[in-house]
Amino acid sequence: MKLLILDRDGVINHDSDAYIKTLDEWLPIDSSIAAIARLSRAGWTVAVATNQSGLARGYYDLATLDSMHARLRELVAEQGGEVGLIVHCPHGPNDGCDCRKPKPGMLQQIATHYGVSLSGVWFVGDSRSDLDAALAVDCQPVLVRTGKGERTLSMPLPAGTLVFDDLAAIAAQLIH
Ligand SMILES: O=P(O)(O)OC[C@@H](O)[C@H]1O[C@@H](OP(=O)(O)O)[C@@H](O)[C@@H](O)[C@@H]1O
Ligand SMILES: [Mg+2]
Ligand SMILES: [Zn+2]
Repeated sequence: MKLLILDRDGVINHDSDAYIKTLDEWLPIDSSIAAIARLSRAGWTVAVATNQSGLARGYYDLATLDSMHARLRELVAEQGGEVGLIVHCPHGPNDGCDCRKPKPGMLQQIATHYGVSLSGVWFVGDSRSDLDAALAVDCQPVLVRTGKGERTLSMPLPAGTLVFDDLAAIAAQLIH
């Protein structure tokens, strides 16, 4: 199974240090939408693992989060693709959950859903916590320069991390 797992904010849509609190604030990275559709059409299953501490912080509710993900699905479907399982961590940094990245709980949930091993599966993120979550379960850590990627790049990366400009470059690499 060709499985690719993506972080959301900063990879699929533009991120904000003020959180993405409304559907109107959820602005897709256009080339990322096209990349997801291209990967899907090429037989890849594209899943999403996203920290959403804004829920625990009371910045937005689950209905708002779901509306963002419905919009994502619509945009990809308009280009003939589909988005797979989207898993989010609703907890805050001090809640001690098992799903908030850098913990790998969401990645493990995705692997269980699809009945596959995570070993070598590419997990694409813009933050160090994404890379560390990948390493915790033997995924291939992949950093994009979009979102917080340049900030993440300003510090040493885990050995073996792959770096791409954006998700479109990753799709070009995987589909050849
Ligand atoms: O990149 P993903 O995992 O899809 O989502 C990140 C968001 O949940 C938010 O995560 C927050 O981190 P804290 O949760 O406050 O540490 C901040 O980095 C926000 O800027 C960001 O929008
Ligand atoms: Mg992110
Ligand atoms: Zn959690």
